[in-house]
Amino acid sequence: MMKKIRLIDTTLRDGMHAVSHQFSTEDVSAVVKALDDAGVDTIEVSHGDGLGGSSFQYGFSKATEEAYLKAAAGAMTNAKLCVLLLPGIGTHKELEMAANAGAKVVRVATHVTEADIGEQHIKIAKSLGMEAIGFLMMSHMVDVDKIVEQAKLFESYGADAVYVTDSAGAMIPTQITERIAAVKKAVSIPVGHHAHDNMGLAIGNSIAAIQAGADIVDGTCRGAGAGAGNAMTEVLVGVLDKMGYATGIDLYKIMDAADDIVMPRLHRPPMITKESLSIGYAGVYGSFLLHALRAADKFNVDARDILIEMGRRKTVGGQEDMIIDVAYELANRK
Ligand SMILES: C[C@H](O)CC(=O)C(=O)O
Ligand SMILES: [Mn+2]
Repeated sequence: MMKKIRLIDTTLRDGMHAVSHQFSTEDVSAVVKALDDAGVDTIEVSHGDGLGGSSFQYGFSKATEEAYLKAAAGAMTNAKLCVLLLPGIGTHKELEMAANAGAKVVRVATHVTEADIGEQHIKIAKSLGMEAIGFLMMSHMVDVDKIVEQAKLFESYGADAVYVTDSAGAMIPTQITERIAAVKKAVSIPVGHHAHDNMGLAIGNSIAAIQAGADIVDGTCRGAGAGAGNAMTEVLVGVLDKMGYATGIDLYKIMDAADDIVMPRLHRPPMITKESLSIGYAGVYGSFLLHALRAADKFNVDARDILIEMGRRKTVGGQEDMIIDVAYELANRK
């Protein structure tokens, strides 16, 4: 019997970072239709920073969250519609709107040490009849015991699954293996992994996660996502099939979705560049990339120096405004 791996495609959420949150509702319909037709189990659609993310701090979306979700729900027949929510950025109100618009799954994302701020939203999601997944971001910043403690908190709140998320694409396969194996041993709910490709390890790390017991992995078509992007959904489908795992996804159809539907919509396809590699190397949040590039340009400094300094200061998601401070300081030091 082949083990079934659930694949959550987040082209229309993490991939929003790669297009500065500018996918249109027509883009959403076309991509969802192609993913659904290929057999993708769960499709995530939201602003890159989750429900309520459309703002000065994170960048404005092209359409409202409700319009995106309605477009997605209208284009799918079998897949489950998923949203991301960072407590505080997204609130009870946005979660209810998402459920009414057809979302069946929510991933409640917190910094890896702060699962406790997700309790309320996990419980609200359950009361709305949704599947609720805890999503521990920036997992490279803490040791294995801390991740286990935080994963158990999510389980105790009623989460249906919990993720070890490598937001910075900073981890190497052995770090993934030890984290996933430890979490898997400590909880009785499914465990997921979300990888970023800043160091070229997104597929390798996803495989390491699965071999350590992960039940769910994330992908995006053509790797569309923050920083150097995510593990490519179409590559995961091919590799997992070769390894004897079932995903339920048709390889040719997902290749077509990636190359023919998603690729033409990516004006700046994610790739490993000196800056995105610096994100992985410094261990900073993937979505800092575009902010750092803009600040580097404005203050005439090297974006790598900004990112390395952001890493030295141990910054986390939500501290995008510090990029300007750092760029200003670096410019004055010159
Ligand atoms: C809000 C972030 O973009 C969530 C995510 O995909 C990550 O931490 O990685
Ligand atoms: Mn991500």
